[in-house]
Amino acid sequence: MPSYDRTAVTPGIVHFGVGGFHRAHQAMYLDRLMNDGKALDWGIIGVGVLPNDRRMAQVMSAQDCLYTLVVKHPDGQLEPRVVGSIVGYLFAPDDPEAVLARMVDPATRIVSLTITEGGYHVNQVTGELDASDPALAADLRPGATPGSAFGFIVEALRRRREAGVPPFTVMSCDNIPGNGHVARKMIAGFARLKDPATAEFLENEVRFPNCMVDRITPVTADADREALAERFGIEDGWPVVCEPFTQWVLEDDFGGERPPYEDVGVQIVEDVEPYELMKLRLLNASHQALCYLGFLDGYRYAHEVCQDKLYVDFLLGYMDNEGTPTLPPVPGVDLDRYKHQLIERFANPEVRDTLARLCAESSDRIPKWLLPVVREQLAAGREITRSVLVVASWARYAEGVDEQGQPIEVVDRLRDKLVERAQHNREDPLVFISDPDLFGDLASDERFVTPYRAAVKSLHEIGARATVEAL
Ligand SMILES: NC(=O)c1ccc[n+]([C@@H]2O[C@H](COP(=O)([O-])OP(=O)(O)OC[C@H]3O[C@@H](n4cnc5c(N)ncnc54)[C@H](O)[C@@H]3O)[C@@H](O)[C@H]2O)c1
Ligand SMILES: O=P(O)(O)OC[C@@H](O)[C@@H](O)[C@H](O)[C@H](O)CO
Repeated sequence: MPSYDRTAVTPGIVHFGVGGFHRAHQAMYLDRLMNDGKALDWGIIGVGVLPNDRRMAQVMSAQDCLYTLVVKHPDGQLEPRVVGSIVGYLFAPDDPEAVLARMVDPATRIVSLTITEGGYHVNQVTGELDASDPALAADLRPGATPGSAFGFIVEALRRRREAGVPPFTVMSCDNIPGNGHVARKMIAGFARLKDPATAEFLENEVRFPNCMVDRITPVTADADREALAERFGIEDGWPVVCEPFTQWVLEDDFGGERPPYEDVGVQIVEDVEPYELMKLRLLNASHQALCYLGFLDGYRYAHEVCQDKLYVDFLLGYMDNEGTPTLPPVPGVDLDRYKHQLIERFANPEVRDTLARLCAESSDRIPKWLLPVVREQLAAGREITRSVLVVASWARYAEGVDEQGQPIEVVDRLRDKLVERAQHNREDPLVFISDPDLFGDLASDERFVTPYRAAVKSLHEIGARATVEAL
């Protein structure tokens, strides 16, 4: 239980996207600080803007925003801890003014985000804001009440500017290369369309630190709730489960004060980029390398794939020969140790991270984590064999039927388009990669196209396992 008096904790952070990860990571670091008697003026107010967030609002309100974080060790030991750093939760559609009032309050010095890669509305080709999303379009109408995270941020900044209140810092904690830069560019793009004076204020005054965040946090399963009740007598409507490993590398670029995160293990650095590239191109890209092939081969959990030597060798081959050559030196990190530790983390049988979670929203993940590796390898005349097979395995997975003939539920904001294209994979294997919005000009680069055709054909003819074996 929290050792601090929660009635003495005052809000300092507004967080959009209170899902599993925020509760396993940023809220946990603050809880550690609070248990040491620090940062008591940095309580978190969670905000949900999507209809699905209503359930989180109900659970949080029923349990005073307390929840259990259960660390799952590979030997089966469960380490539960009740986290108290979230002190309020607002479901924005019910009361948008309450959200704005909290964001305008000078005590709010940080607005943080885990709104998924898709939440930033980046056009993958131009790298500019894609304002066509219905939630953004609604917020752009004159006089509209905000409904999106961007809408709330820009309106709150407008009100702070008019009231002479200094702006808050916007801290993105999503898995995006240059997450601070991307948040700044996209929110500024939105502000320019909505309110140019606030856009100028934002560009001149608001800080957007970059950070690398890491802790595998699977979707909570009913079995997790039951185990918590049976083994520990804790009834929790929505506990969070995660692996023991945790890392946060944060750029020290805050407009005002910040919590003393370094006191609880956060690495505060000047340049996050090397750490972030290492994590996204080794960990997240490897998740992509294992999930589609593993699923097609009949596995359903990440640990199952990573206990199979064939796939471990494939992943290490990708990391050593394709991911790693694109990385700059990473200060203080032994990359060989990091890669083997990744395999151990993926293989933790207790975490039970589903391949379905890793296979979702591929169109927001492959272009951001894997295709930059392909492009850099091609530019340097180096190997791309395994990366090509990963893209082909996504194309095969998107056909919506597995190797046993069972339907696959493809979860992706571009689902219809992807499935429609993938269904032509046999007669026209290039159709899937001919979407320049996702793949740029790769479909016209013979160095990519030749091995890609062969990989798609092999997946159809001999299946995922034999294709990896042949490789
Ligand atoms: N789960 C992990 O292992 C992990 C680890 C590191 C980083 N992350 C980052 O955290 C993000 C969230 O992961 P999670 O496991 O908490 O997922 P989750 O599904 O548990 O929660 C996602 C939250 O984001 C909100 N959201 C989604 N789209 C949004 C949008 N367009 N606008 C506003 N809010 C939106 C949802 O409403 C929800 O509250 C990931 O996309 C990733 O960038 C996750
Ligand atoms: O959550 P996403 O969408 O960014 O990606 C899926 C996983 O690769 C990711 O959640 C990892 O588990 C996480 O990045 C580990 O820190």
